[in-house]
Amino acid sequence: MAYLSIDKISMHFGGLVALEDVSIQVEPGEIVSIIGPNGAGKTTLFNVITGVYKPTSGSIHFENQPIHNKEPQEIVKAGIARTFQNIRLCKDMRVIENVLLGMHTHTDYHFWDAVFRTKKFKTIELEKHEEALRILTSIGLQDQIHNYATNLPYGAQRRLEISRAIATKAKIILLDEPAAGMNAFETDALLDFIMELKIQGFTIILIEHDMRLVMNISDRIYVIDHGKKIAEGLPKDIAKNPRVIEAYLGRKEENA
Ligand SMILES: Nc1ncnc2c1ncn2[C@@H]1O[C@H](COP(=O)(O)OP(=O)(O)OP(=O)(O)O)[C@@H](O)[C@H]1O
Repeated sequence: MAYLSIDKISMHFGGLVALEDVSIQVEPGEIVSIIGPNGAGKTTLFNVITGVYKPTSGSIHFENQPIHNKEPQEIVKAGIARTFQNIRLCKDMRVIENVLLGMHTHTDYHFWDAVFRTKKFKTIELEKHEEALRILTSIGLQDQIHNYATNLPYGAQRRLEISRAIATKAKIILLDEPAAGMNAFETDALLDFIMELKIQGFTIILIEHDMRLVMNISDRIYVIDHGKKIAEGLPKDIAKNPRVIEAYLGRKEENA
């Protein structure tokens, strides 16, 4: 079984079929992109993987364990974290505090340790700060730790959101349209940054509309249209797949 194995997932909202029998396999260290026209079902798939929605049918296994029946917090603990289409940071909190929030799921002291500020509490808090600093340094935000998240430029806010995902001890990071709202320069920096995450050993699943980014960065691509998987393969093959081209062009005409 694959590292992350998504098997015949369907997701129905009443009569609306958002996903139908979608199967996706991801291996450790891969960058796998999920593309498709607006409303294809991509974000719904992320919501199913992360436990926000329970699938109508199908199964998801991560490291051979079923996760489709687990709560979002349990899935984060298992090692899958995500970012959102619209950046979700605590903007009035400092950069380092946002990263510390991500560590919450793994905090190992009890309520009374915190109340009495026991030695255990102080040791763990110190370790958390050191780890947050290490993550922020690896992500190039070490000079911003005391700045408020809201003051960071857009690209840096995206990186901070990813830092928070890393802080959960994630092994797989799901990125939902990270290049949205970025100019070409910022998108290039993002591409380098995602490649760096891969080198550090993270597995990445990417939803993205920026085809230049997708084609340059992906090991493999899955294409979803109207809730169904219509293609999968290497970027060079996806780029010339007639079904994929039709799905995009057809939708463009619908929107015109
Ligand atoms: N909670 C929900 N209740 C009802 N319908 C939903 C819900 N979430 C998603 N949908 C519907 O499921 C379909 C797929 O939506 P989804 O957001 O997954 O598409 P997408 O591929 O991520 O689109 P985009 O690229 O525009 O973000 C849409 O028709 C959407 O309206």
